[in-house]
Amino acid sequence: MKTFAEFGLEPKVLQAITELGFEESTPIQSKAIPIALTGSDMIGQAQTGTGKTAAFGIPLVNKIPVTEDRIVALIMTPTRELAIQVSEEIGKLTRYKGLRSLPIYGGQEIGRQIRALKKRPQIIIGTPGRLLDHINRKTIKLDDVQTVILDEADEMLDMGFMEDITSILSLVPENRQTMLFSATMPPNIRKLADQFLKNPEHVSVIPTQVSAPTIDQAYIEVHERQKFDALSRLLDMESPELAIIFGRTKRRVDELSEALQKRGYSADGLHGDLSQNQRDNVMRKFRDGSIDVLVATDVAARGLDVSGVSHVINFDLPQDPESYVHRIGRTGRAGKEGTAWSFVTPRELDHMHFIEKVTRHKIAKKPLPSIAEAIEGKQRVTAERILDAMESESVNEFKAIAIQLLEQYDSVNLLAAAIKLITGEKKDVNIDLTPEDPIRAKKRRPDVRTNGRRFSGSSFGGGNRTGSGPRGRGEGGSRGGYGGGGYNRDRGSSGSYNRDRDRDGGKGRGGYSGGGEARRSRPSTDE
Ligand SMILES: Nc1ncnc2c1ncn2[C@@H]1O[C@H](COP(=O)(O)OP(=O)(O)OP(=O)(O)O)[C@@H](O)[C@H]1O
Ligand SMILES: [Mg+2]
Repeated sequence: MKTFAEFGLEPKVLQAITELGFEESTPIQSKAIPIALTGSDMIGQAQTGTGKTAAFGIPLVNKIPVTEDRIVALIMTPTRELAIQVSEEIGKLTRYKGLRSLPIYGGQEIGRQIRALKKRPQIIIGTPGRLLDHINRKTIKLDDVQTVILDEADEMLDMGFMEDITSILSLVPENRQTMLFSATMPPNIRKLADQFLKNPEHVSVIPTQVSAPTIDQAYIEVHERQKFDALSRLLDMESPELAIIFGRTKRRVDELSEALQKRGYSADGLHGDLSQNQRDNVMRKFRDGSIDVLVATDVAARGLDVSGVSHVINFDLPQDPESYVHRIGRTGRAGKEGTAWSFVTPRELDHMHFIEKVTRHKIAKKPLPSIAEAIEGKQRVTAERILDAMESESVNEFKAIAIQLLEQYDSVNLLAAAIKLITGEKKDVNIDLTPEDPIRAKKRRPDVRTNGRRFSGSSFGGGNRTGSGPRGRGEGGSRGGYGGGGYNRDRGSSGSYNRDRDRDGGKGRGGYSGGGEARRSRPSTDE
């Protein structure tokens, strides 16, 4: 891989990269940075956790003159948390250069954003709805924007942001540079690319396997009613450093996080019905480790980068294979190891196999952890804590009593009693979760709009690594054997899905909430 010095970046940008601890570029960075530096439009695709943010962030901060005092760059993200995170990463990259970047997202007091805009940031990172709000108020002007980046572009489309993105981009000068990035590129992204990008370079680093290879994936077959016990045994057995548990609906997330708290786990929930303050608090606690289990809807599936996430657990299977890839991609990032477990009810087995096929990865079936394994796991953690304390903390002041006890009692009995006390008993509270319906892989008719290729597998790169020109990749991709069987991601139909967009503009979008059961939640994202 290339070192960052080889890209001919400004010394101040290089210095910031060094400070971030990046020694060499990741594959997507070494391909994308030189192209982005030429000013060309780009579609960038690479696995989760492989540094796409810096792949667009580095060339962006390199190109903006520090004397600039207008908004010259716009980054759009599907969720508020992601806007904040990307803004922070851009902030780090521009630490020495001193550019100003500002996140703009729904749920935060608009007056505060207006005051921050007066400081003349050059880079705005925002969610589409709130951006439009500012544009309409004329507190954000896009006349001078030269670079636009759509992070997780496919998700923004999927959430129904096409119209908003179109309105926003119509206000940006034509001679701009536009770049799209995501780990997945469903066929319909081409429509967006054709409309908004000019002769884009396709930069794609997708090996045969879609999900990051550093993630150990497994599933457990459980009945809906067994899920909570399975979860607590799994948490006890594995003792994750940090875990994200995905639930299908907001109600599920609320019930599950409360149940985990009652059982004595340090958990909290994240979904789109919480106030922005609550959302910020939960994310802060998770990032600083004051909670170690985050229970979330798909609002947390995309882009979030929290170091130390060792486990992702799909308490409920996601509706589509892309969501599976993004969810499990919250672990195993930047080359680290991670573990992803999924609970699958008997009626969802077909759906699990569908996910395996589309993601081209065999997922191992594992047995439900036994009570004995759970207990053993907890005891192991206690033993590790004791050994850690012995090595890293001063225990001198406890030695006198230890010697005294050892003179009087059997050492094994003593230590066993201490381990028992430290391990603690699981609080025996009754947990009753409202059952969720199983997800089923529906039979569907070929989709007219996409020639029946909605899940052709090209969403994940189709095995083609690099292409050039707008049609260089995945064209005419085979359906990979998913024929007519399969899958319906169409939320408007069949009442199965309410994307639960938490738009504070209050503008309902036809087809996104219609017919859905109110409790079915989707990304619950932004705006
Ligand atoms: N060259 C590098 N060397 C080491 N670490 C890096 C490098 N580039 C990025 N990282 C780190 O890797 C992690 C993942 O990066 P990032 O969030 O950009 O991934 P991503 O490809 O956007 O993933 P996702 O598809 O989930 O959004 C971050 O913590 C980032 O700081
Ligand atoms: Mg990302």
